[in-house]
Amino acid sequence: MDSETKEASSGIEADMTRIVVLATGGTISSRQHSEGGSRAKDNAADLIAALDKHGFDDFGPGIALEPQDLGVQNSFNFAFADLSRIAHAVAEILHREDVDGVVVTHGTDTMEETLALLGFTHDDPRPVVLTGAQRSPDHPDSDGPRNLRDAILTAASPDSREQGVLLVFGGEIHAALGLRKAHTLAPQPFRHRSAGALGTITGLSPRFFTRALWAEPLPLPDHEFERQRVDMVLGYPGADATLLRAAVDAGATGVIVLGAGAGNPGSALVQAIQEAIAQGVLVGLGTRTGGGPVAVIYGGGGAVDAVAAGAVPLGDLPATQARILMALLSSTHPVEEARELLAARLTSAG
Ligand SMILES: NC(=O)C[C@H](N)C(=O)O
Repeated sequence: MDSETKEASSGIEADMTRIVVLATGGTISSRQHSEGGSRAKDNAADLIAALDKHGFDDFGPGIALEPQDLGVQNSFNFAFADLSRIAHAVAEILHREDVDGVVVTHGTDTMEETLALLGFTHDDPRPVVLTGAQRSPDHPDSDGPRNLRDAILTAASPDSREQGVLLVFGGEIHAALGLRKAHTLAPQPFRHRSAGALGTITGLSPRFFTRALWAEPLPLPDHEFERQRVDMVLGYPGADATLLRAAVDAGATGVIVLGAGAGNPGSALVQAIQEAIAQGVLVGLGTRTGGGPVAVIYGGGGAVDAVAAGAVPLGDLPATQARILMALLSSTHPVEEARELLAARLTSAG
């Protein structure tokens, strides 16, 4: 958008960078509640005002912030409909040419799922940056204001363009896809299974030491996505077919089996995988370990037999994020095509 048009349309100085801050809740917005426990309360304007109070409004005069709110909830209550609402709200904001970037504040408990939905469907060179907090605003050492300041700096930086969806947390910049919350309380709780951060926030500017791989975007979720049921079944000594069969009986269109080690379900679960696939269910093969890729090494009830039965190994993608991809693909394709597209996308992700 040329500068005159931008100034006319948004009333801000032509050369200013406009960042929309979309608040959805989470610890960054939470306060102690009279009925017990910490609950999401603060809206986007409150979060922006707190920057000033904590001395984190030091991102310079050239950035104009626009607060928006999308309900204010703790993210452990989210369902597919909530994730879809966030994705559509971000897309709506990016329909505006006067916006240079979007920051979404979000609970960390299920942030990886929202990162996945936004990451798989983002179709714009402008940055979308998610952030949150591990300590609430009424904690003496809340990390929310610094994380929000860092996320705004990253969203406003030209270096963040064409890097898809990013997470900024604890001074680190991460690609959205491949992330999971790996620690309950750590100041930077997010980890990749095999990769590391894209960059850091040094002083007042993001410093990228590598670039995110940008996957071909999928269509935004529709109501069919919200109707998908994709369950997850853990492998463990003595695990049998009961829970996987129950998921299929409950109408699951997809199931992820989290095998032991590099993705070894055990013979009983391999049998259940065969049954589920015969019933038209898309099966992903993950691992219950905390790091490293799924590796198809062992027979006799291991990953080799699960893949031979038709399960798709999930590589480095965490099961919580693969679940979103499976629901997206199943909502727009018959199961055979969805399986091929899932395998192709996981292979291309390396
Ligand atoms: N740190 C957090 O944001 C956790 C919070 N329970 C949430 O809404 O996800």
